[in-house]
Amino acid sequence: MEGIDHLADERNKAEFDVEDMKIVWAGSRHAFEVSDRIARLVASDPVFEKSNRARLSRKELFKSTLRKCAHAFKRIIELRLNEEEAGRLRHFIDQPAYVDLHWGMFVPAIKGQGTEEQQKKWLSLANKMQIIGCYAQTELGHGSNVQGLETTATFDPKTDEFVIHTPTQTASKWWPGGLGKVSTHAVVYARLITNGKDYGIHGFIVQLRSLEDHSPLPNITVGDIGTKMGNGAYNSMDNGFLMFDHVRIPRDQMLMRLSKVTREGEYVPSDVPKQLVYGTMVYVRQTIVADASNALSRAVCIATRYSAVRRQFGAHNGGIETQVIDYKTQQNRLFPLLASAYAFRFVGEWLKWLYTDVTERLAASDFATLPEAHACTAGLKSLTTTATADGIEECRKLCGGHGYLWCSGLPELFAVYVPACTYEGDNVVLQLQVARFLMKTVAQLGSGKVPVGTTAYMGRAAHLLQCRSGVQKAEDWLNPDAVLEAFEARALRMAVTCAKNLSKFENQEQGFQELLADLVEAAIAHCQLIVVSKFIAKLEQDIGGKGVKKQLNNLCYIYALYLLHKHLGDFLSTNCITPKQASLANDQLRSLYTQVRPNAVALVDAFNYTDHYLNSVLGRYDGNVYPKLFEEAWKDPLNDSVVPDGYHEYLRPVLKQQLRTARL
Ligand SMILES: CC/C=C\C/C=C\C/C=C\C/C=C\C=C\C(=O)SCCNC(=O)CCNC(=O)[C@H](O)C(C)(C)COP(=O)(O)OP(=O)(O)OC[C@H]1O[C@@H](n2cnc3c(N)ncnc32)[C@H](O)[C@@H]1OP(=O)(O)O
Ligand SMILES: Cc1cc2nc3c(=O)[nH]c(=O)nc-3n(C[C@H](O)[C@H](O)[C@H](O)COP(=O)(O)OP(=O)(O)OC[C@H]3O[C@@H](n4cnc5c(N)ncnc54)[C@H](O)[C@@H]3O)c2cc1C
Repeated sequence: MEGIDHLADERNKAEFDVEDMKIVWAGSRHAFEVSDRIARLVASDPVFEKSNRARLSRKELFKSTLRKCAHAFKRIIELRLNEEEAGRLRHFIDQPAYVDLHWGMFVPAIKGQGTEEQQKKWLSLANKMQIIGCYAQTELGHGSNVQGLETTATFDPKTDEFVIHTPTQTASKWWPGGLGKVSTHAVVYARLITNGKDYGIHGFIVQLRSLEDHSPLPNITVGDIGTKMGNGAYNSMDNGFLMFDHVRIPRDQMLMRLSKVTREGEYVPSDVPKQLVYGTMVYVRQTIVADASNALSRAVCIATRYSAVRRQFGAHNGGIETQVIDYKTQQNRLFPLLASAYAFRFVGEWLKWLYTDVTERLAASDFATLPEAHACTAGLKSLTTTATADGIEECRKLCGGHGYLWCSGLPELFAVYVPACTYEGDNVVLQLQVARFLMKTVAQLGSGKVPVGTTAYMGRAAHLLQCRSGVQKAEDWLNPDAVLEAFEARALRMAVTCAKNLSKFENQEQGFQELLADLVEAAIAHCQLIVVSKFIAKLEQDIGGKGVKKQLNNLCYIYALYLLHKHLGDFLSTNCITPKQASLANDQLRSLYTQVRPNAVALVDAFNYTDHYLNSVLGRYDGNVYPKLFEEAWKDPLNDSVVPDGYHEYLRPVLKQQLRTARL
């Protein structure tokens, strides 16, 4: 059966040009060509083989990760890959590693918070990987509460140095990726103390290990925090702990682009918002949103192909059974996830634009859009990672029993992905940041300050607080204005209700704490509106290719109407729609599922994933699932011998009742 495309019939049904959709998914023809070339390069290189990593011990896995990283670096140099190509190479190698933190956080922290001089010195070393860095912020006792970090950096004017110290056990750095066994340096976040005064959290570059023999420098205790969830999975990463015992660093290793300490020990505050010290987190949250569509689309690709291969029930007179993808229940679970993958792709593109825009404004000392950028990156990071983690797990269930096998690719994908709901900010804590932003915006309504950007809809409060949806028939739910109005009215009404309830409290902070759960729901409603509106905006762009726009249109309204159905309580209780309109939305949703069905396999083909990247027997391009499941089973170490190890010691005595005889 090798060489046969078991999904050929599915592919022949497609009503659009997959090659054109590949370009839309990638973002541009150039991006597609780079991704395609690099994905094939990785897939064809035996060093990047990953099919056996669940069977490796932690030490073997870690060593093989070091090998892959070193080989990748060698290939980047040999092939003279540029930054974009090198990034794609790391992406397709698909193994969490210290390099993610080096390139993803250490380098951006220095770029964002270092002076020009500091950038020149440290980036030239980091870019050549002559030093390897990590981002050491979280402590054993404090993660979400950054202001509560305990590590101190006390200026000593006698020697012109900072003394970095871990005063308590809870002050130990705990979690930074790459710290445990690899990093030679770290950007350490600590409380800056000078002239006896605490000036809060600042970043410092600290060398941790010798560049000669890799041993920890004096007065530094460092190690790995231990095995994490799942076989293989995130265990290729050396998340670490770190303690300092009065470690001295030169004054110029404080990242001083924002605020400074002079030779005399005077603290010179920043003339820009102090929150810019959190800038690296804003940057990374934006990249995490872009990455959500990768992880979700991967799971959806596996579940969609397998749902087309898998057949259950429905056979008459010995005929073939029904493909499980034809069951409406399967479609109702799968197609919204397919639509979400596309939705997150486009909101990720938009967020990248927003981030670039705010960065340019900050460079020109325009800080006006910083709060919105913070709210959008925090809220969308939270929304997309929660939906993606849940979506991967749903895809596992969509694949029935075989989804639970490691070789389906889904258990490992879930275990690698699910911490995204926690790192770079716990998802609830982040939505509360959005809620604070919304409460401020609502409070300013009527003050003459016109809300802009993603809160512009709040400026139409007079209409949105009293409007009723005009939907009269199912097709009306394909009208972008009808959909947007319903989502805007729901988001605004939920925010305004929270604000009204808050105003009943004398102490606003106490009220905020009391209403936390409602505030999170209001924030989620606002973020869902952003995703829906950016998908609709994408449809307004000039999108070419046979049938492509039609498919995107279907997916956009599946995304929106599925959310409407899922959060029906919100829409009904805020009187944005009637039960009859909700029912019409469901009718429309079912009709959209029918339209997507013949295109489903082609829509996941458009992700252009290689079998190497998917690493899934169920998601194979050719759909040749069953023989490959057997092949994988035979490879399992338990099948190395017919009679298992331990038979003579522990099985035979039971079977022969020798244990019972001995006791009697
Ligand atoms: C291979 C994978 C591919 C792609 C992904 C790439 C990389 C990721 C890969 C792997 C992940 C590995 C690494 C993970 C790393 C980490 O986890 S690093 C640690 C991250 N830690 C956090 O995120 C901590 C979360 N906590 C916070 O961010 C803050 O403490 C807070 C919750 C926001 C609260 O801040 P604070 O205590 O200061 O309190 P407030 O009083 O609420 O805020 C004060 C004002 O500041 C504004 N604010 C807060 N944060 C920001 C910000 N980031 N930017 C701008 N402004 C900010 C806030 O709105 C308040 O404003 P005000 O109301 O006007 O006063
Ligand atoms: C795989 C992984 C990699 C990581 N990599 C790094 C790294 O490279 N560098 C680094 O510095 N850190 C890293 N971290 C740490 C990560 O950033 C923190 O774990 C994260 O910020 C959450 O903080 P926490 O662990 O303190 O959670 P906690 O804040 O203790 O959360 C526990 C619970 O309390 C709730 N909660 C907390 N505060 C509030 C509140 N104000 N209101 C309501 N509920 C609240 C949360 O919702 C959650 O349910 C990593 C973590 C993981 C899991």
